[in-house]
Amino acid sequence: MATIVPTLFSFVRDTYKGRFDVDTFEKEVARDFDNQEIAQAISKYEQEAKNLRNKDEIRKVIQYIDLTTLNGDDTASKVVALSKRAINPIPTDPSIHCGSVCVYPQRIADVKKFLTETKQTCRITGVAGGFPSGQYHLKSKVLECELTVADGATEIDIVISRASALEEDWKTVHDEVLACKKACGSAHLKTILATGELKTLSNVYKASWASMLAGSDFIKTSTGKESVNATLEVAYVMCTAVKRWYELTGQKVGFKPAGGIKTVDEALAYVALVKDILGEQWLNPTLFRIGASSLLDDCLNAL
Ligand SMILES: O=C[C@H](O)COP(=O)(O)O
Repeated sequence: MATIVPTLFSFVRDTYKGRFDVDTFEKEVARDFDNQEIAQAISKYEQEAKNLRNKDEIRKVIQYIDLTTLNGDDTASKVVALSKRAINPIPTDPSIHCGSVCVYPQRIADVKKFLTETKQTCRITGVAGGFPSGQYHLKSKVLECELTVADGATEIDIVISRASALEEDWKTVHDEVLACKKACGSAHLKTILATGELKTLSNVYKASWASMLAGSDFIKTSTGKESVNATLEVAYVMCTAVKRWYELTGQKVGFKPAGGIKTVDEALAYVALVKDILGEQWLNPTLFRIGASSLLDDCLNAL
């Protein structure tokens, strides 16, 4: 049983008093995780993924995908081709769409122009706020969110400051997310924890809370650029935070595992995990996405 050190969330007492029970919150962020319990749950989810493997579930997986390209050589034609694929991922079934198309800020206008000209709709995700390192001035993170929304992004994926998280400066983590949330206006905010760089499950749990306190619509595991990206272990911890946040506040925050998810079996294990911890009500693209650049290919091969 890992012991988690007392938290540095004292800012919550002043800022959030009256919105929820702060004493319950403080106990919650200092909770323990039992590594053996998590390992047992994960093997159950991997087993359940095999039972879920059927065409209906694979079609659902396709609808959770934020179909992503995040490369230095992305061009207008490449993101337009990706958008076409996100709108109609299964050529024989026009009723199925991916969750969104996800691109760098400079490519948002290309996607928007294509959708406007062809009178089609698709959620547009822009990574912003100093993606992927987060090592930028807050002013530039905020401006990047504003510009990306102005270009047409309907959803913004930002990253937390791992430096602040590792220094246990949860107020800075929270305040930066809050500033980006304001900059996003009506666009949905997904906050990436970059869990592969947070070193402990305790930090993953606290980063989840700091991000949800600041108004994130989703919490997301990884940028896809860390050396360790989405894992079922961090998904377990993050979904536990989402569940407890819902119990404490009545607000539903979405969950997005991302980075390195390439196969149907991997994706279905996350589906099984979300179903177990958060329930069926989370299994729709409003509350569950999978960020992936190559998962769609394996889904199509399995249909
Ligand atoms: O948010 C999405 C990730 O960047 C995609 O990562 P991936 O290329 O490993 O699938």
